[in-house]
Amino acid sequence: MFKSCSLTQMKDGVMSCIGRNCFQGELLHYATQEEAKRAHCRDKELSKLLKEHHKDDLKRLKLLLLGTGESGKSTITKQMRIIHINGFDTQERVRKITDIRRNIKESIVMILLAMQQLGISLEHGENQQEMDFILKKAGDDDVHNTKEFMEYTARLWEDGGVQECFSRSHEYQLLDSAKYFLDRIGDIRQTDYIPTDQDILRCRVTTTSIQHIEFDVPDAGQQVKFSVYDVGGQRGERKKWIQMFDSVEAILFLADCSSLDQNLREDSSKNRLLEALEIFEQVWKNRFLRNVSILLFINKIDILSEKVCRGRSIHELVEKYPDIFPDYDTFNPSNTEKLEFLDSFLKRDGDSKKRRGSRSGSRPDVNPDIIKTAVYIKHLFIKIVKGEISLRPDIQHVSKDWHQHHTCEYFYTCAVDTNNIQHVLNGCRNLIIRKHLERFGII
Ligand SMILES: Nc1nc2c(ncn2[C@@H]2O[C@H](COP(=O)(O)OP(=O)(O)OP(=O)(O)O)[C@@H](O)[C@H]2O)c(=O)[nH]1
Ligand SMILES: [Mg+2]
Repeated sequence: MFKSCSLTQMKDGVMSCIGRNCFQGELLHYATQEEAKRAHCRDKELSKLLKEHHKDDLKRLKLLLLGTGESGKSTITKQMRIIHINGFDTQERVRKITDIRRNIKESIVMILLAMQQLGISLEHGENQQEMDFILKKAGDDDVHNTKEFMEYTARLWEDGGVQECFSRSHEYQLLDSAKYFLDRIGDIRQTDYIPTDQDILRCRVTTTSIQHIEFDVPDAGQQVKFSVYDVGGQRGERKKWIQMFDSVEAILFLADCSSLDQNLREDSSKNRLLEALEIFEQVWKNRFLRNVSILLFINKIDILSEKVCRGRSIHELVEKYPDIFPDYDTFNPSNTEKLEFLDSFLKRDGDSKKRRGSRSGSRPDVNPDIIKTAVYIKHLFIKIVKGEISLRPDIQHVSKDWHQHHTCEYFYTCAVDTNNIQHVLNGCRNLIIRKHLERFGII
């Protein structure tokens, strides 16, 4: 167990006695200077001892991943395994094949069902037989391992009607990795297929139990041990979150910013982005987490970018909820905000010229609407942090002082991009350690 409580008590009870002010105060009670000096030396030793304890504590930093369903929590855990542990061995990769093929089955079945609901026809009538086969066999447990299933799916995925239905996927529930896996079906159907890291990162399995990983990171000459807990984010899973709040050092809150035009799987009347904002507010104002800092990952920037390029936008939400989004039309990100966004995704290949070249804040290859949308979504979360908006009037109002012992830092992320996550996690690690040291009075 992480000993924050005992250390805090030690700090309150002992540190206060060895602090300089206290020492000066106590001087008054010592008979001689000599006696006071001896007491001072004893205190210094005690202080050293406490620092050793702090170092011990540093070796066990508990991080908790929170966020709504499909926001990317488990994907971040997988990245931590790739970056800080030895990734996935061949046996684990082979075990993932079934999940990946299941993802393919779920994707094609959902698209074909949606075609029926949305009244979209196949481009090539001769593909009807394949479509009927897949819909008929959708309930079979093992169909995704059969040759026919893979062959028919590959053929259907080429069909213009299927593609048209895919482009309207915000109107129904579809896995984020549908296109990725359907595009790769040629490799995945091979008998000697072994999933790559990217395949594993893209594979979707809903989390229904608390997952835990541990890893060490060298920092300033010592090994810092992180314990990371990944929980399920769908509504039914969130009641388990509270069990994990004890002794948490920091929360990594995942917000899927691309979900602006999607509704929840578990409640088709609720917009996913609004749900994420509400859950974030609950976490930020949770009395058990009052001293716990939040690292906010504004995630799935790559999917947001694709969506904006396909003409999707936050407008529907803005029009539907003018109280929450009153200023979107007139909103303009500052140059600093634009650069901050662009810097998150620059290639980290040491090309400093490229970095300097991007300082104009207007790289031609990034659609300004992408930046505007991402920065605006960031603003919404930060407004919650600052108490400027509240989406949960049922949560008791708290004053700004209430939050003085924790902070919220944000990052733009793409959880399937190992370079981006490695960079973000480095930043997080430094922040977490710094906050930990501050909390225990070491810096
Ligand atoms: N393209 C892309 N896909 C992402 C990103 N983050 C997560 N995904 C995909 O989104 C899907 C859901 O991610 P998970 O990590 O399983 O989400 P989760 O938050 O753990 O979901 P629950 O377990 O239900 O709480 C997976 O298929 C991921 O590969 C991202 O930044 N970009
Ligand atoms: Mg998960």
